[in-house]
Amino acid sequence: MISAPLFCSTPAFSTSLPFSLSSASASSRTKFINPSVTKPPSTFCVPRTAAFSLDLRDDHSKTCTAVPRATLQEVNIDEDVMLSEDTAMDAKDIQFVEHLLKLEDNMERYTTLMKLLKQDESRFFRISQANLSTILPIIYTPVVGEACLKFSDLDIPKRGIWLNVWEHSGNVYETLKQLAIEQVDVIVVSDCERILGLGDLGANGMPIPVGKLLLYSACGGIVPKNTLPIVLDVGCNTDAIRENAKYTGINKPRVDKETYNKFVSEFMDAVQRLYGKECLIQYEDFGNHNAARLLKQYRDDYLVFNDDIQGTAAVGLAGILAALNIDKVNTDLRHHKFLFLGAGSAGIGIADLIVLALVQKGMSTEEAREKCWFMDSKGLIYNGRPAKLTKEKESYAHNITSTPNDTTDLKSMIELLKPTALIGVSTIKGAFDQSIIQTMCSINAKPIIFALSNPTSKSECTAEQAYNYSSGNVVFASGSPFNPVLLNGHTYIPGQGNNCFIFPGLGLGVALSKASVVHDSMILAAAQKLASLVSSDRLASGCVYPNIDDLLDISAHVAKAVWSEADRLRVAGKSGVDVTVTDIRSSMYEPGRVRLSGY
Ligand SMILES: O=C([O-])CC(=O)C(=O)O
Ligand SMILES: [Mg+2]
Repeated sequence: MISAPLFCSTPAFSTSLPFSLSSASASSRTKFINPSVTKPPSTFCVPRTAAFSLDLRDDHSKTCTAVPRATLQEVNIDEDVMLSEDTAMDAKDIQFVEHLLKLEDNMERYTTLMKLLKQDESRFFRISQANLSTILPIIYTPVVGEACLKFSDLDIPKRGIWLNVWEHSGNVYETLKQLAIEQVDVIVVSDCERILGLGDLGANGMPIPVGKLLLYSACGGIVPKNTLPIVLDVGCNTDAIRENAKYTGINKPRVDKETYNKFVSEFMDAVQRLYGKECLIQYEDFGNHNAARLLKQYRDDYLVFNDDIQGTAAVGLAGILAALNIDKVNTDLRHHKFLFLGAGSAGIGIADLIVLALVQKGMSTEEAREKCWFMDSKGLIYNGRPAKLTKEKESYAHNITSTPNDTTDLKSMIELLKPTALIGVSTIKGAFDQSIIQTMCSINAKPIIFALSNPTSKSECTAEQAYNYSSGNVVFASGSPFNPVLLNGHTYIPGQGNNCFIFPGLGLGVALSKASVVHDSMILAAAQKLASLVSSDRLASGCVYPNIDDLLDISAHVAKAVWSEADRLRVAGKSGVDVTVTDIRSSMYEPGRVRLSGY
């Protein structure tokens, strides 16, 4: 069956009102949930909140009720309105969080939060902003992955726009225009071919654009009603998803490349025509074969960036730069060698940004690239490898003196190359086992080991394994959250190298500066700023990222760095503006007291 676009309760339906000049920071407000540390035996994970225990084996299928088609309401925004409503949590909010944590599983928590969002948007954002480290793992990675897998059977208010190629091709502009959305600052769009590390989930991937945009508002200051989650339904090649009788999308396999390209191109033109050149378009979870290609095609003429390439790159590099400040790690980026397990767009994106950072330090591009090595499913990527290489991979194919027998064996490749850092972007659960971690430790005083694959079920190793196998002698970070680990009386805090440290602030910086393009050096500036925000206390606990609860402040810093770089590059529509981080912070959306950005 082919259905019209589902357009349900999008952010544009918001009734939240803007604004005040208050600059109360997230960190200065009530933090409802704190990690509780209990008595240590030898090694154990310190429990934080129940939200961290994702179990993808659960199957709590529910019957899906019919989804009512929402109508749009225009909301008049008075820029000068001051609201007396307090941004602090009230008793009802506290009760809500208590209730949330008592729920049985993560899908119930996700459902409960999505219902709250629909019923009372202000309360949703107030609670989210006051409890970021508790709420983010539910509305975003990792629980959002489970929500996508089970989306057909979830009883949640549907949110976002599905544009399908069969019905909307040729009239994307008219279809969107009918919705009469006045202002869109940020679109997150996905074709859902590679949802996190979970593969092709077709139209069920909507929780990803929805979740990313909730973070744009909860942590990046963008007014919710000015955000638009979109799924391009171009088919789905995962039969089990598509053949569910309650599948939201069209039960067809993915269309051919030509049809796909035409549809994406029509979409890009339609949103630029409707919402203007200043509307930021974030690509999310496109398949590897399309992600880099589309970014390259559109990035000069549209305000677009790919979070899985550029956001992941920035957050990965930020973690690496912060790691250089940890005891026993060589402080000079130029003396490091990186081995990536996985050569998809995320890994190549991180390497490209490392190269840019090294070039900024005076290295040639060639020299800098030689610091980065890759392994893909066919083994080590090197010059002369028989298996064909894409252009992106070719840049990282270096000479080796002798060809090892088995280049797919990670341990022997570590022994051969002697990397100082091992970066997991493979979605292979458990790929960094005891022998891998110990081999890294045997050749480094303190190796950097990042298991960046998402969600938790795809992580190359857990924090507990990393610290345990290395006796705590590792700088570890992961894409999905892990609890702190207590080992021999020392608490190690694993950094969550998650894109949420970058994209909300990057988007805010782009929006405020009215940048015309997202240049790689703006991404580099964001990464460098993020690295500089990690406190010495956190570094002493081995953590290379700041506290997620401080995300609003972090985003303000990142936005400022992005704006300054856009200005330097002369791509900022608003240039030479003397704006402080505090100004930016006070302009950010908070329910009850939001001021439209007026720089
Ligand atoms: O959502 C996240 O945490 C990171 C991300 O974009 C992905 O893995 O695709
Ligand atoms: Mg993604």
